[in-house]
Amino acid sequence: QCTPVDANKSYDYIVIGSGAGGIPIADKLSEAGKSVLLVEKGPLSSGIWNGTMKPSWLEGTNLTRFDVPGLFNQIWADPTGVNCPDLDVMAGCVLGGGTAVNSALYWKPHPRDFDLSFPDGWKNSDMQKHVDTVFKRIPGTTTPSKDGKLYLQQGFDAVGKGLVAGGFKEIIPNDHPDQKNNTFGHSTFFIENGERHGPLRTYLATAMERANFNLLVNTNARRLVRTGGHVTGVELECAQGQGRSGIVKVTPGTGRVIVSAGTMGSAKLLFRSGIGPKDQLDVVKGSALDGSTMIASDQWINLPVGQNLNDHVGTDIQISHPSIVFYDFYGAWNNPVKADADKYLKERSGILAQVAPNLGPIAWNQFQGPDGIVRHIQWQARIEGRTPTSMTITQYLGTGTVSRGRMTILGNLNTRVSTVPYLRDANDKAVVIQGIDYIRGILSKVPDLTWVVPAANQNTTAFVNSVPATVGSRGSNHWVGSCTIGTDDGRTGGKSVVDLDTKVYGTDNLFVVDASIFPGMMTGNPTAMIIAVAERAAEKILALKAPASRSRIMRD
Ligand SMILES: Cc1cc2nc3c(=O)[nH]c(=O)nc-3n(C[C@H](O)[C@H](O)[C@H](O)COP(=O)(O)OP(=O)(O)OC[C@H]3O[C@@H](n4cnc5c(N)ncnc54)[C@H](O)[C@@H]3O)c2cc1C
Repeated sequence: QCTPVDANKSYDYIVIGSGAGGIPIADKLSEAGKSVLLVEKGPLSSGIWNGTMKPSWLEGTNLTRFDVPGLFNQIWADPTGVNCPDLDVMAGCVLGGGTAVNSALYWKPHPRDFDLSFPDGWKNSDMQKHVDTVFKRIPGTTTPSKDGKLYLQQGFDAVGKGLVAGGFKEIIPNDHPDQKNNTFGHSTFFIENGERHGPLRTYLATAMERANFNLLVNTNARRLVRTGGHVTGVELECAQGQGRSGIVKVTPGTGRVIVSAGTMGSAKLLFRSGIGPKDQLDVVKGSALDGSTMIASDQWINLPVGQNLNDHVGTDIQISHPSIVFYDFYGAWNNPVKADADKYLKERSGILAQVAPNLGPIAWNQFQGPDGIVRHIQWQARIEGRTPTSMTITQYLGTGTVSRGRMTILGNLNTRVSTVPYLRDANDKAVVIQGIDYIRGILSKVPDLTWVVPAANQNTTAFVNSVPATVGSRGSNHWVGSCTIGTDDGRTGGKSVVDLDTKVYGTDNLFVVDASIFPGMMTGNPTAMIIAVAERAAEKILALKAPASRSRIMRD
């Protein structure tokens, strides 16, 4: 059912998007006593918030596909109603955003993840207290099954032994976030009691208890309503035939809007609101959907939204080892092994409490490129491949990458990655080759291991060159950067879209808080780091004085 918003109500803060950035910041702002409206375009997800999407064997329980770790891979089998159909990359458009659909891998950031690319005020020393807060609320675990056991670890053991023989040290990764050099460990997940945990179970739970916190789902933010650099409200429209429509206002004078719609979604919303490079705003102006209602061109704010785009550069290798045991997590959707389903339903234990497709080990190293920049590499293994004894290991090139891409908007208002960020720089490529060469050398010594990809006799450079630089072949779903934070104001030739308070340049009450503000790549999967950034942003935003108009109102 689609109903109009209450035109008489206004909010101190309207937060758009309920992902890794949006839920935590909405919680923090409501904790500070502000009235908050969190707007999410997708439907309910987790069972604890009355989500309903589930296979038949979960009927009669309060669990959904989003809660059961063994079903997380289902997004690749059938993303209908879960992914964002307006994007050309995979992302979750449900309550919780990526934190509802992702693999729940969860890492404390390496100090360099902040120190190398984030601006002053956002360095590791500034962020540490926020990281600590995040890990107090969401500790994470290396043993997701409630009984504390790890299941089907043959792949971990075979590769782990090889890594140790090759000089790697086994660690508990989040006990040593700064040790990302020749180390490996078990995957760490935001799972608790065998179910997906994370922001949906923590930040959203505390926010929901407050009378000053309000949540709308199935409601799309179409555009920001603004006069010059001041946003007065947000135009909403129903999604999936449900939700709310109409203009919802921020508190006159003092209200603020936080855009947390993800790296693609936040950029898209800014484009539709007349904020971005002229070529993109011209596309929106020329569109059938927005052309007649778009803000006048003399109000456009020219910022490099959509540029500085980045993602981990993925390179998949595949090995086979006779000890490896494949588990059919895909089959568990319709036809789970009865004993495994029972164990999960009764005890939240067993293989289905482990994230599909049995992720781990995760290993790290650092390599210096020919340009002198040290780059971080993460190898992430999973039991899946061409044969039942195969393991795929994705090599992520992270902190230190210099290649960047761009996302843009199309006439139908879908977005696309128009310049892929992968390996545009020769130094990035040199390190990818170095990393693959290194791990091949180590794993080749594992007894009985055979190479599936690349073939044992294929030269590493030729192999790396053979993997296309496309989202399909190299994408990692870790998009960052379209609304970069920094002091170099993008209106005057810099690359930054938001200032050090996460405020959009040229505006006085509009902020962006999500992965899109990351200036560069991080070492590991980004969720924990995004939540820490949201914690920091909440502190910064709450400390900001109200815009000048508010001071005038108060004096008059
Ligand atoms: C399949 C997959 C697996 C992943 N695995 C991992 C992992 O294991 N570990 C990890 O750390 N990271 C993982 N990631 C990445 C991680 O989930 C994302 O980096 C993170 O969720 C991004 O946070 P965000 O707040 O920027 O955006 P998101 O979490 O994407 O949230 C954006 C939200 O905004 C909503 N939205 C967008 N536009 C609008 C609008 N106009 N109006 C209203 N709402 C809107 C969306 O529906 C969405 O809910 C994975 C991602 C995917 C897709």
